[in-house]
Amino acid sequence: MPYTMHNFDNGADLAQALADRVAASLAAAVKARGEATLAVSGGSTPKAFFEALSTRALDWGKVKVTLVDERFVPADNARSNHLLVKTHLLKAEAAQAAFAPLYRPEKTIEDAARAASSAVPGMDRPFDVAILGMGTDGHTASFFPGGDHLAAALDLNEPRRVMTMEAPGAGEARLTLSFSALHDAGLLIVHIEGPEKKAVLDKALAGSDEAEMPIRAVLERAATTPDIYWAS
Ligand SMILES: O=C1O[C@H](COP(=O)(O)O)[C@@H](O)[C@H](O)[C@H]1O
Repeated sequence: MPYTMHNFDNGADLAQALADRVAASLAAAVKARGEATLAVSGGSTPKAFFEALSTRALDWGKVKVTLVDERFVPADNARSNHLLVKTHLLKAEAAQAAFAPLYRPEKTIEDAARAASSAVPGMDRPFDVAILGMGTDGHTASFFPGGDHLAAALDLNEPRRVMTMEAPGAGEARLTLSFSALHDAGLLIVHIEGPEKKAVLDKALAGSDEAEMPIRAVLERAATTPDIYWAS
């Protein structure tokens, strides 16, 4: 199970180090290809990291940002990951970045997933940077235990890049990038904080049942070796 662990004493130090690392990867992509793509997670963990990244000087006008996953709610909903990114990342230096939401105001969530698939940048090639979180149930992105489309979402042969997911622990119906869209990112980060998440990570590393803990797909099968950033 190959991975690289980065441990920090606190979330503030982690946020600065991760912002430096991500900014360097984005800058390298802009230099090499003239543009860079970044897929970020939502939830409560990434706020300080988003704040730090938003201050990093780089050619943000050439950076395209999207979400790893989203609830099927509009951007003014307090639980929207779009709102989180807008509030904490797309400002300061990063205000110039282009943002492509996963949520689309379509009649059905399946229509929204199709619309997002064709509108989200970087879908035809690996993301330069993808940052995953992890829930205490072992979910990552919206790959939830018991999810109705979990097996397909974790299948590396799955052609859809954006999928729908409903699961008992997910609350709202979700839109999620598929594992096939995420696993080969140039830089693949798993960002977790606190002792509870560390215990969940240790449990995930000790087993192999992906249906029980979908994060195991990332830890075991991603083409890119994940870098795990953890603050105690
Ligand atoms: O539902 C979600 O949860 C995970 C973890 O969130 P956190 O609040 O425990 O940090 C997150 O990675 C994912 O993007 C989000 O939709």
